[in-house]
Amino acid sequence: MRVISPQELLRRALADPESPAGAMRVTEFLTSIPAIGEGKRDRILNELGISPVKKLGGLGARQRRAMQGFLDERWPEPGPRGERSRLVVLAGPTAVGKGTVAAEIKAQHPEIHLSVSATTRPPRPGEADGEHYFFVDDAEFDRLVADDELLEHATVHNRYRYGTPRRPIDEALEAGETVLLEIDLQGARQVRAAEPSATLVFLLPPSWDELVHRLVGRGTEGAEERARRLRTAKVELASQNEFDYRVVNEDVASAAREVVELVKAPAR
Ligand SMILES: Nc1ncnc2c1ncn2[C@@H]1O[C@H](COP(=O)(O)OP(=O)(O)OP(=O)(O)O)[C@@H](O)[C@H]1O
Ligand SMILES: Nc1nc2c(ncn2[C@@H]2O[C@H](COP(=O)(O)O)[C@@H](O)[C@H]2O)c(=O)[nH]1
Repeated sequence: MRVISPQELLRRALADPESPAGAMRVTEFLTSIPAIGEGKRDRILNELGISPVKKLGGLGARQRRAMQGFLDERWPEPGPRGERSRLVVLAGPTAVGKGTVAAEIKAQHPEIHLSVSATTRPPRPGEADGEHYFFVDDAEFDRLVADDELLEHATVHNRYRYGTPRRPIDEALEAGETVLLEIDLQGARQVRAAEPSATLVFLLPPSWDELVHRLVGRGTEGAEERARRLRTAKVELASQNEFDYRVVNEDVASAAREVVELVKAPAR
């Protein structure tokens, strides 16, 4: 007999609320999962904000997302080639080294799909369109938003707009690939809301002074922009507890290895 995964049962329930899966109470559904007893079941329903009298086929949109996210996080399904699919967000304050660590991950692990964002920021010397960013004007960014082509988007440092093109992410996840997004705090929060199963990693500097040193040393921003970015950095650092994991970027190769280990680790 083929054992049906919890995700498959949920899919069947949502596809046909009149089916036996759809008519199942959420309580019955959760206790049908071997690791879940009655005490744990009630805690989970409470955390997910789902009433115990709900039927699986009668979950509202928010409840579906919450249940799906919960299942994906604890029992990730293998992709078509047997791999685990993961959406990973790498965030952290300006100049902590997110871009540098992401580039190292890409170099060492070409199997990890690194998202290329769209931005209204002008390119820095050496940045290539389509490689570092898709550099677009305000009108094109408006269009991307209006056409729902972005998974998340935000105005970062109160200045330029940045967003994650949705389609390449969906395609990579469907192919069973791990996808890495290097984005800001606002974007990380949006991804968490849209995809509760995403893994959120916060990159920390060894110290505040080192962060300032890296920002100045990069030499890509003038004094006013640096001050603006450091103001955001304080807000971002204060949010670090919202993230699933924190990694200190003392050394690029070690930080990249640590992030990859988290990504490849079995889901919590
Ligand atoms: N572990 C490290 N040790 C020393 N320097 C580092 C380290 N990681 C990154 N750097 C340097 O710090 C500077 C900032 O790095 P990077 O541009 O990757 O930061 P970022 O977090 O992507 O910044 P932003 O959010 O502003 O785009 C760069 O000059 C980079 O070479
Ligand atoms: N919310 C998003 N933030 C993004 C995205 N791509 C990059 N970023 C973040 O913007 C700042 C500034 O980047 P910079 O290249 O101008 O230094 C940095 O924190 C990036 O992580 C995105 O698609 N969405």
